Amino acid sequence: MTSALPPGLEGNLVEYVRGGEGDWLPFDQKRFYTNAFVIQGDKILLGWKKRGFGVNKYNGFGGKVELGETPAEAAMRELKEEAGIVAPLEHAGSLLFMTKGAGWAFQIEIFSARSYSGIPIETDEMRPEWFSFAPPASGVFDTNESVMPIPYEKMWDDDVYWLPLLVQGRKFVGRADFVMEGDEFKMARHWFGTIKSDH
Ligand SMILES: Nc1[nH]c(=O)nc2c1ncn2[C@H]1C[C@H](O)[C@@H](COP(=O)(O)OP(=O)(O)OP(=O)(O)O)O1
Repeated sequence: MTSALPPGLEGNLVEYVRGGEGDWLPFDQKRFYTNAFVIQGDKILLGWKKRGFGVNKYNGFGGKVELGETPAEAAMRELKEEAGIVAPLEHAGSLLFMTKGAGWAFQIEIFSARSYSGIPIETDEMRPEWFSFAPPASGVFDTNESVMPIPYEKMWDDDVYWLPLLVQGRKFVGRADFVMEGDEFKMARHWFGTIKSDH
C-alpha cells in the first residue's frame, strides 16, 4: 500500500477513505501546528473561530508550534490560551493540510483527551461550545435538544472523515488539499488512513 500514499505522508498506513481528483498540490516545506479536542462522555468541545485563517468555522483548539516546543507542549499551551482549560492530551492523529498557491504545508498534530480541568471560557480567538457525537435515542435531533450534533457543515471539509476515528480512539494519518472557490476553501483531494497495527 505504501506506494499509494500521497506525497508527504509516511508510515504503515491502511487506506480508510480517499476522494477528489487532480494532482496533489506541490509544497517545499512543512510548518507545524496542533489541534486539540476534549471529549466528555458523548460530548465533544469545539470552538467557533472568531478571527484569522479558518474564521467562522468550528474546530478544535490549536495553533503554531513555537520554537523549542514539542507539538504536545504546544497543544497544551494552545488549549489553555484558547479555551482556558487543561487536559491530559494524547496524540490522536496527523493531518497534512495544503492550500493552493501557498507552496508550503500545515503539518497538524491532532490531540484528544477524555477529561479536563477548569471551565471552558470564550477568548478573543474562540467561543467554546459542546456538541454531541451520539445520536439521540429517537434517532432524530430536534432543535430544542440542548446539545446539537457535531456541525460538520461548519467545519473544514475533511474533518467528517477523521473526527469519528478520533472519537473511537483510532489513530489516523491523512492529507487534505484545498482550493479557493469564490471566497471559500473547498477540498479538492483527500486521503486518510489508519495505522496498520491499530485495528
Ligand atoms: N480541523 C482542521 N481541519 C483542516 O482541514 N484544517 C485545519 C484544521 N485545523 C487547522 N487546520 C488548518 C487550517 C487552519 O486555519 C490552519 C491553522 O490552524 P489554526 O487555525 O488552529 O492556527 P492559527 O492560525 O490560529 O495559529 P495561532 O495563531 O498560532 O493560534 O491549519
